[in-house]
Amino acid sequence: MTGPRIAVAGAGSIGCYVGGLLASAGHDVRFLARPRVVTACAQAGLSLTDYAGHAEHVAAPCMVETSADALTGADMILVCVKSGDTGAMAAEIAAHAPEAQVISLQNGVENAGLLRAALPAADIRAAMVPFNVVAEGPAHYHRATSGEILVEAGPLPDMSTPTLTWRQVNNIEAVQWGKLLINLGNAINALSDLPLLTQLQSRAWRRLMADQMAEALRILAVAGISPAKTTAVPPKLIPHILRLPTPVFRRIAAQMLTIDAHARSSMWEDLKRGRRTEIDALQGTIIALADRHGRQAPLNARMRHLIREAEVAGEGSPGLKPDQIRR
Ligand SMILES: NC(=O)C1=CN([C@@H]2O[C@H](COP(=O)(O)OP(=O)(O)OC[C@H]3O[C@@H](n4cnc5c(N)ncnc54)[C@H](OP(=O)(O)O)[C@@H]3O)[C@@H](O)[C@H]2O)C=CC1
Ligand SMILES: CC(C)(CO)C(=O)C(=O)O
Repeated sequence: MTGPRIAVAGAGSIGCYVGGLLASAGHDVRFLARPRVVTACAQAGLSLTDYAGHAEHVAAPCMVETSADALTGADMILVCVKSGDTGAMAAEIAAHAPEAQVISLQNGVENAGLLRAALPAADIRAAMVPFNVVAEGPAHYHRATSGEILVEAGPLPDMSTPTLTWRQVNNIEAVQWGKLLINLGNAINALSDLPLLTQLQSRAWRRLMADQMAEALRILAVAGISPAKTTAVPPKLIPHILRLPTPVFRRIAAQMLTIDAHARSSMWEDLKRGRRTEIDALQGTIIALADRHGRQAPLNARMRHLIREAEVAGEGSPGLKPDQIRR
């Protein structure tokens, strides 16, 4: 074992994948997970695959547990719960490892602030995970897109592994806003019931993504927020690229991202499993910002409405078409 003792707080898709790669690279990692994940790992270990054909197997089921004792004694905690569970997880960290370094691998722009408020003695860092991880089976996590983890700069051990790079940045808040713009597409993917790759091949879907992102970009501009690049192109160009004819879009997209046929947004997975989604941390943030500045964000509001309806119905993705969403 090398380096700090690491605990994954909320081992689902991101926690099992990122923590599993760290364990596989020789780090001392414990996972705090739900019983279904503990049972699956106890039976088969963790299986990790990616879009480039890499495969790893972590045969250490005893590191995965349901008790928050998994956090005790950790030097570093990777917070990997959905945004709605950050407050509860912060309380567990405060009770078990209040001085550990804490890295939030979550989407949204508010989680690091919530953790800071609950853990005043801790070194809290926001990080941005650009890639998609889907649960392919009970203990099988598949990374379906490319990208490296960006983490707020400061003293940090080397966390990079052969297939996953961690890079420190000085502008993490701007990066998180840039990622939030991309994550607005999570709802569209969740409502469509389509693999992301299939959806990106359709100009009608891309136009919807573009219109929603352009609406959010206008609100951010009014609020004086400059989102940073999280892909090869600046955020303000992305709507234009999305609106291009499909053959042109395909050529440009191939230089921005590698994506395989398994990719689906984490929000799609939430609907499928009947869980609460992160809609309030994503579209909700844009709508609240619009409100504060006396503006409207109707397409983001429509998306939030439809996702909330799907949450209440509890039947997974409603499988809507672009014109049904726009209506
Ligand atoms: N999946 C992806 O591709 C990406 C996700 N992200 C972000 O990463 C974060 C995590 O997402 P993801 O990994 O997909 O989410 P998951 O829902 O797959 O994983 C979170 C896990 O934490 C569990 N959990 C919550 N509270 C506790 C607790 N107190 N004790 C033990 N386990 C707990 C959840 O269980 P339960 O569901 O039963 O509550 C769930 O299994 C989110 O903010 C997401 O937006 C960022 C980039 C990509
Ligand atoms: C798919 C991806 C990488 C971007 O929307 C994501 O962040 C998610 O699924 O939550």
